[in-house]
Amino acid sequence: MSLLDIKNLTIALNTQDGLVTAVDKVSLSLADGEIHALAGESGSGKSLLAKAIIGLLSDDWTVIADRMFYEGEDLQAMDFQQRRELMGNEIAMIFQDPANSLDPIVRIEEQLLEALPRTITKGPLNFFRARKKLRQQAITLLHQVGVKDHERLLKAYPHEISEGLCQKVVIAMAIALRPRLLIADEPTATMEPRAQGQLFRLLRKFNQLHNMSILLLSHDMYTAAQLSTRITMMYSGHVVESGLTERMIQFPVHPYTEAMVASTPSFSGQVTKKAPLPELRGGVPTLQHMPIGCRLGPRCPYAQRQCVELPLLKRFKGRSYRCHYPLNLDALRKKDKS
Ligand SMILES: Nc1ncnc2c1ncn2[C@@H]1O[C@H](COP(=O)(O)OP(=O)(O)OP(=O)(O)O)[C@@H](O)[C@H]1O
Repeated sequence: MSLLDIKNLTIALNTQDGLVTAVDKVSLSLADGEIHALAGESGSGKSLLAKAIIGLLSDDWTVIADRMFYEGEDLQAMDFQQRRELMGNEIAMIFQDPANSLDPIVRIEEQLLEALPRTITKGPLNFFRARKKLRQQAITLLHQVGVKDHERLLKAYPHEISEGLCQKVVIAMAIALRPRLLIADEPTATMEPRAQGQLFRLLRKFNQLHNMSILLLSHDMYTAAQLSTRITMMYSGHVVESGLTERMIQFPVHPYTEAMVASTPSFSGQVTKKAPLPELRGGVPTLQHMPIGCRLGPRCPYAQRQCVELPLLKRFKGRSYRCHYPLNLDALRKKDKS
């Protein structure tokens, strides 16, 4: 049984002119203990999908799915309180905007101590001893996420520290409760490269030691590939391809995945000095002006007349894709035989 099992999830914004669909019939399955990346350019619907999972979308949004299960429990049938409990006990989320995740008028120390599980102070401890123990645990967590000067940080208010430090605090708070599932929305966006590597090592460690599953949201294919074993690629509210990370980078089936891989220097090998990186022409369509048929159609170098019809999601050798003219199927077939 999958930890997370979503089938045909549609998220639409209620506007004066009717419903505007932002995420269209997206399916996603995450196995227990898996690190799964949700990749795609900004505006593809990754954050909306994550917020729908944790039940954080306001009434402005309509969320419909054929199936939306967490460990066999129907998320759509849960009331607000049950959803909150699930968030507190099982699922944690790191949001894109770290500073906004913290209370601006409370010192970091109080916020961090508040987030720690009370089981640490189980037993006959008086207030001061319990607090000392919690504080020590908070410092250990801060060191794990790469904070060196913990004393200064603990005394500070969120506005007195950098966005990168805010992000580290938010990550420490998220992993403090040892969630079964961590949803991380661009967790390294505000971090310097060395800190990114450190965070990924930490997340991998939590994944291996505590079987913490991770859903990583990233607009950057390289970041997604560094941590994940599977990638689901989104474009303009559709899933265009999903499969094992290594294979997908080696043999992308959807033209959008191919373009994302080609525009990432770390995958495409040698880059001639000052040569522009290959990229798709045009930009991501707005919600109000979605092309009919395949949403990549107007930007796709392989587009043909048939692309005005929406391609069905097909499966091949463990890969699912939505394209009339898939790439690399022969290479995948051969690879499977060898
Ligand atoms: N509150 C909102 N009101 C109107 N449109 C919204 C709102 N939130 C998201 N959208 C639109 O929904 C689409 C998907 O947004 P979403 O934030 O999920 O994308 P994303 O892939 O997470 O990109 P990013 O990383 O930039 O947030 C975008 O077109 C976005 O403009």
